[in-house]
Amino acid sequence: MTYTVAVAGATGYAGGEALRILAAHPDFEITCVAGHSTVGQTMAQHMPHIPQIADLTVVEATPEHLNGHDVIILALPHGASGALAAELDSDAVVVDLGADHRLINQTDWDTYYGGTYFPHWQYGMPELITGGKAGAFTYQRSNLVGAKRIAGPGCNVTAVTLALQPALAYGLIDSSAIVADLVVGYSGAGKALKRTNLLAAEALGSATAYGVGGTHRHIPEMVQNLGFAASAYEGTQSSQAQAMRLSFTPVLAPMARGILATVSAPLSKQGMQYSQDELQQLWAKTYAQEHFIHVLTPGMLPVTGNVIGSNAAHIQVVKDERAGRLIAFAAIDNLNRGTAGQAVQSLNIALGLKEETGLTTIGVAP
Ligand SMILES: NC(=O)C1=CN([C@@H]2O[C@H](COP(=O)(O)OP(=O)(O)OC[C@H]3O[C@@H](n4cnc5c(N)ncnc54)[C@H](OP(=O)(O)O)[C@@H]3O)[C@@H](O)[C@H]2O)C=CC1
Ligand SMILES: CC(=O)N[C@@H](CCC(=O)OP(=O)(O)O)C(=O)O
Repeated sequence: MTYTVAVAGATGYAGGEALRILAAHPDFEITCVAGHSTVGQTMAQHMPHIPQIADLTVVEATPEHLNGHDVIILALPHGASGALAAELDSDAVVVDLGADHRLINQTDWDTYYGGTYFPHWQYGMPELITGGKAGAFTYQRSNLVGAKRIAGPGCNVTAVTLALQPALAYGLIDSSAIVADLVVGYSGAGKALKRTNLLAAEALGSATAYGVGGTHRHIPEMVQNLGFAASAYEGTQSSQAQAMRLSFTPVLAPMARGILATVSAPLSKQGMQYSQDELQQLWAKTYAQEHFIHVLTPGMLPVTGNVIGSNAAHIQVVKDERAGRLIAFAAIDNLNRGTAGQAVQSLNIALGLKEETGLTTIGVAP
């Protein structure tokens, strides 16, 4: 069976990457592209790198246009998809790439986003550790089977979660002092110049931090995810989850795509007993069955260039013996693994397709 797909936000970066993946996917046919300011224009004008959809015309992102398709992908600014989603066919599989349905706790939404709170959907990160115990973790994957409503994770959140969650699941760190420093590419900000306010001449060859001082909207989502992993170690009343404090600083770097996450925390008493090799083996064991997650061989460090264009996450863990800290690294492509790739991975699971269909682990390097 071929599933018809409507993409709202088709002229944006996240929607564009979804279209690029879907155009090459054997089980999907792109039947509707929707936007806002570009209504009436053709995709040839917006996505010339996807000739398969050149003749499709952009329609307004309304329920009338989006309903009637088997799958609907919403790649709209946060706040724009919540109300729209409520009017979509209940039997369609809907994936929201924005933030409107990610947070379980309304107080977090009110604090970091504001505006109407919409109930959370199944979280679209199949490899998220949701509980269980060492050797028998449960993963979000099983909750996605048959799901009709899926919330795509934030891209920075994806990198931090995949890098660090084994540390929480095995009780190796002090969760009250996590520091996440991310180097991120410009496409994460979307196509609107006003989001970064920098002209190419100013951005090229220059790096700058943003969203500093505990203000970034991705913090509660990171804490939410890592709290689940902590419950695999201590149960749902996990003291690690309750004590969790995470300081996140993203740094914009002159690259189109890519995120390099460096996440560190003090080692717990238990964590200190692990050697570098043992830590490395633990991460490798945790992700051994995961097609898209590659714990690199000892001595190798993740490089964003190696994952661009792929749904892969490259991970490494390092013990800093002298400082008593664990440092976990992840490199992902923010648009692919961080957004559209894992959305298609989640869709594959929801529809009962092979999880890897239409996705690649092969990056573009150099
Ligand atoms: N970029 C990234 O790396 C990531 C993005 N996301 C999320 O994906 C979503 C889209 O982001 P991104 O692609 O970067 O953003 P862009 O600014 O690149 O694209 C926004 C898209 O939404 C459409 N749009 C804007 N306003 C409205 C509206 N009021 N009604 C209908 N359509 C509208 C635009 O249409 P038009 O051009 O016709 O005006 C355009 O297609 C956001 O929620 C973002 O947070 C999530 C993870 C990573
Ligand atoms: C460079 C840049 O601005 N990146 C964005 C990532 C956006 C993202 O992941 O999207 P959501 O808004 O859907 O969470 C940021 O840090 O906010």
